[in-house]
Amino acid sequence: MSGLFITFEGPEGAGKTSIIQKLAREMAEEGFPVLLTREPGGIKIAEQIRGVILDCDNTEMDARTEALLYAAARRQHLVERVLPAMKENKIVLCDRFIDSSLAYQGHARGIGVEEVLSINEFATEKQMPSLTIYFDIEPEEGLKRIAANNKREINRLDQEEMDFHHRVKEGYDQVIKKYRERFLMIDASKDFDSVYAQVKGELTGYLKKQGY
Ligand SMILES: Nc1ncnc2c1ncn2[C@@H]1O[C@H](COP(=O)(O)OP(=O)(O)OP(=O)(O)O)[C@@H](O)[C@H]1O
Ligand SMILES: Cc1cn([C@H]2C[C@H](O)[C@@H](COP(=O)(O)O)O2)c(=O)[nH]c1=O
Repeated sequence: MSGLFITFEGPEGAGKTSIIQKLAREMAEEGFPVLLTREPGGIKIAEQIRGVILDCDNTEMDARTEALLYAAARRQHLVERVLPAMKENKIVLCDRFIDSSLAYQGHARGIGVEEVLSINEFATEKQMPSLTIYFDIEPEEGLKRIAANNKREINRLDQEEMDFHHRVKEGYDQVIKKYRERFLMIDASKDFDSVYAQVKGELTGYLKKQGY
C-alpha cells in the first residue's frame, strides 16, 4: 500500500478541524496530493451512523453499542475512502480514528482499552495510521471554545459531564504511552496561528523524511 495515512486526535474543541481544514487547503495549493476526511463520517453510510451516535435524543445508547457503531462507521470509511485514496498515493488527513475509540469508549466509558482495540482490529484488519498528531489541551479549555462558537451544533458526547471529559484525556494519555513512536504532540492551548505553525512545521518535517 502506498500513500500516507495521518490522523489528528484530541479532546473536544482542541482545534483539530479548523487547523486541518487550513492545512489541507495550503498543502493542496503547494501541490501535495491531499485528501481530507473525518470520523465518524466522510462517506454516506458513515455519516448516517454518525447521525445516530451523536443524536442528543439517543441518551439510552449502551456503551458497547456506541463502540460497535463507531467501529462499523470506521470499517466502511476505511474501505470506501481511505484505502482507495492510499492506493492512489494520496496523503490522507483524517480528523479522528481508532485512538478516539480507545480513549472515549475504551477508557472514558469504562469498556477497557484492550476490549475496544480488539473490535477495532476486526474492523480495520489492523490498518493503523503512520503518524498521529495529538492536540493537547485541558478539557475545560476545549469546551470553553466550543461554547463560544455559536455555529457549532452541540452533540450527545459534548453533553457528557466534566468527569467524562477528564477520563477522555486520561484515556488519550494511556494510548499515547502505548503507541509513543506514532504520536507527535502539539500544544493546542496556544493561539490559532501558533498552533497552526507548530502543526505545519512538524508535518512538513515528517513529509520530508518520507521523501515528499
Ligand atoms: N488555537 C485556538 N484558540 C482559540 N480558539 C480556537 C483555536 N483553534 C480553534 N479554535 C476555535 O475553537 C472552536 C473548536 O475548534 P474545532 O472545531 O476546530 O475543534 P475540534 O478539535 O475539531 O473539536 P471537536 O473534536 O469537538 O469537533 C472553534 O470555534 C474554533 O474556531
Ligand atoms: C471517531 C470517534 C469519535 N468519538 C467522539 C468524539 C466526538 O465527541 C465525536 C465526534 O465529533 P467531532 O466534532 O467530529 O469531533 O465523537 C468517539 O467517541 N469515538 C470515536 O471512535
